Amino acid sequence: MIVGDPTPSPSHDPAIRIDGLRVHYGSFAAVDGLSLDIRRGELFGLLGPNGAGKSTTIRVLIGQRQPTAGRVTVAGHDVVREWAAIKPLFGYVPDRENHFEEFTGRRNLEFFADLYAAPRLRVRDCLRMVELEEAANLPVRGYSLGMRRKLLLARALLHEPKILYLDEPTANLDIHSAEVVHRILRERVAAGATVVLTTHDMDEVEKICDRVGIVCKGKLVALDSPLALKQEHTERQADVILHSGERLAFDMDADADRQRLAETVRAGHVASIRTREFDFHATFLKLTGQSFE
Ligand SMILES: Nc1ncnc2c1ncn2[C@@H]1O[C@H](COP(=O)(O)OP(=O)(O)OP(=O)(O)O)[C@@H](O)[C@H]1O
Repeated sequence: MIVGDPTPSPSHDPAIRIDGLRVHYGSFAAVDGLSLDIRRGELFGLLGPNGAGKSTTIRVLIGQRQPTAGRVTVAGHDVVREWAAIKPLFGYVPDRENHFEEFTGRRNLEFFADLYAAPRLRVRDCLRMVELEEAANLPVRGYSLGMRRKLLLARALLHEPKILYLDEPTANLDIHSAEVVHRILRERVAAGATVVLTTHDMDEVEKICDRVGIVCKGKLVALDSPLALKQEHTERQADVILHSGERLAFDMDADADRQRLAETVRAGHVASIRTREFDFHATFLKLTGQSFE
């Protein structure tokens, strides 16, 4: 079942349109009929458990993998037939870093600035943006994990791409570094860019994403704003223990259950009541078929 509204609206002009995407590794379908539109100027989160197909979807968007079936367009261009038109439009932050270890941070960026034909001035701007100015002249081999990931982001921003893809950009980052990344992503979106990130972090999604697509086993299971998903799926439950020792659970969003609970209380059978709220974390686990308690 797909929750939310996955149907592309004909009236808007999406940055990215994924239509019936399948990607097979041998006979295994890592992405299994994924359809969704990502709007221009939104910060979109692809959320899902390990092996859901998030990175494989990104690989199609960055031209590393061809669709087995289905169609993907970026800014109206087909990723298979019109790749040359798409390539200059995006920046990509991989989940694994690949810096030149013996080069300084600055030299790493200069190398890529030349490759992208970006002005050298952008190197200084991007180093400043990710707060690496002070470490700019040190070799990357001495950088912390957070510094390395911020350098990856700086690299992806050099040519001021209209679209930014990030594969788990804040994995293993401390709070400050994660906040620097979040701030930069929101700034890019405010400047009109479209940002797509994959993550396992539901707090991150709630904090910065405009919309989220939850994927599981290569399929889309929900698509909406984090707030709408939360409101739609948050469950309130009352766990009741009767004097007899019997345990009952009442769904506090259902009229019939609330009435039954009131009657049980009035009849004097209730020894204790505990209320619980299943939040976005629980929603995610429920939608992806994982148990929660
Ligand atoms: N090169 C490959 N060859 C074979 N199977 C692969 C390959 N890459 C990925 N897979 C499989 O495809 C499925 C989806 O992988 P993918 O990396 O897209 O998931 P993911 O949602 O990004 O997971 P994670 O959160 O763990 O990074 C997994 O079952 C994975 O084992």
